[in-house]
Amino acid sequence: MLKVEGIETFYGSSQALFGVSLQIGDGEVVTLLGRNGMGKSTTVKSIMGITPVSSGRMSFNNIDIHPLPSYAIARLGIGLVPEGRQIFPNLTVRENILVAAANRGGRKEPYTVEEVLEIFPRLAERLNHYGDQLSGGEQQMLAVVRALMTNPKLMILDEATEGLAPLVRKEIWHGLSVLKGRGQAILVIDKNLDALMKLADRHYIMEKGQVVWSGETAAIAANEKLKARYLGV
Ligand SMILES: Nc1ncnc2c1ncn2[C@@H]1O[C@H](COP(=O)(O)OP(=O)(O)OP(=O)(O)O)[C@@H](O)[C@H]1O
Repeated sequence: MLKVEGIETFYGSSQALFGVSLQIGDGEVVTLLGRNGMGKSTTVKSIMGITPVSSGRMSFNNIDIHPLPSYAIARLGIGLVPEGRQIFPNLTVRENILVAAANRGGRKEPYTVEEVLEIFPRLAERLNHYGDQLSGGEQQMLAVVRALMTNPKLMILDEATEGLAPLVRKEIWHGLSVLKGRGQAILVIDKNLDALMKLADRHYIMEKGQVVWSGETAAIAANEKLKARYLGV
């Protein structure tokens, strides 16, 4: 589905990515792990065409996405839940959900408001509240729901549970596991290793702008050295 091959990305003259490669297959849940500043967000921004990639190849369902503009990449069916919630503060929850609706993934039965609220029920109680009346956790959940309403073939979450209360975080993880059960492909960046280990199939560990390890969940769980060296656990 997503194929990234040897991408290099710079901020001005400073190189952030040094030949990053990764793949995500249909229905897979994959993580990008690593300490702060190792290039995870830059990888996501590069995939989404937000930060320009200087060399390498990227394709999504065999369509070259480098160097397409971000909106065109999103339209192909990649839904990003960015760091920092980007919801409309002066629209209600329902309006926020509805304005995001688009069947980019070409699903036979695109998501409805009712369906997404079944997966993230907390928002059902807040439908008529304005975006800026929501708690941080609810806003983040709304950002996830908005991405889902675009019916993405691949959903990307960059630190979507950062700074949230444990209960809301748990609800987001639960929602993501429901989506996984329905075959949703997801790329997730998060600091909550325990939750990721339960959810994800495969992982890529980044250090200093490179992928230094990749493998399945069981291989990380069993490898204390790996966790200590790259993940600070
Ligand atoms: N807008 C920017 N301008 C210049 N340098 C940047 C910019 N964004 C990130 N960098 C640098 O690129 C490198 C990779 O950062 P990136 O944000 O991708 O890391 P990360 O692994 O996502 O970490 P974090 O979890 O802290 O966001 C870091 O050295 C960072 O300082």
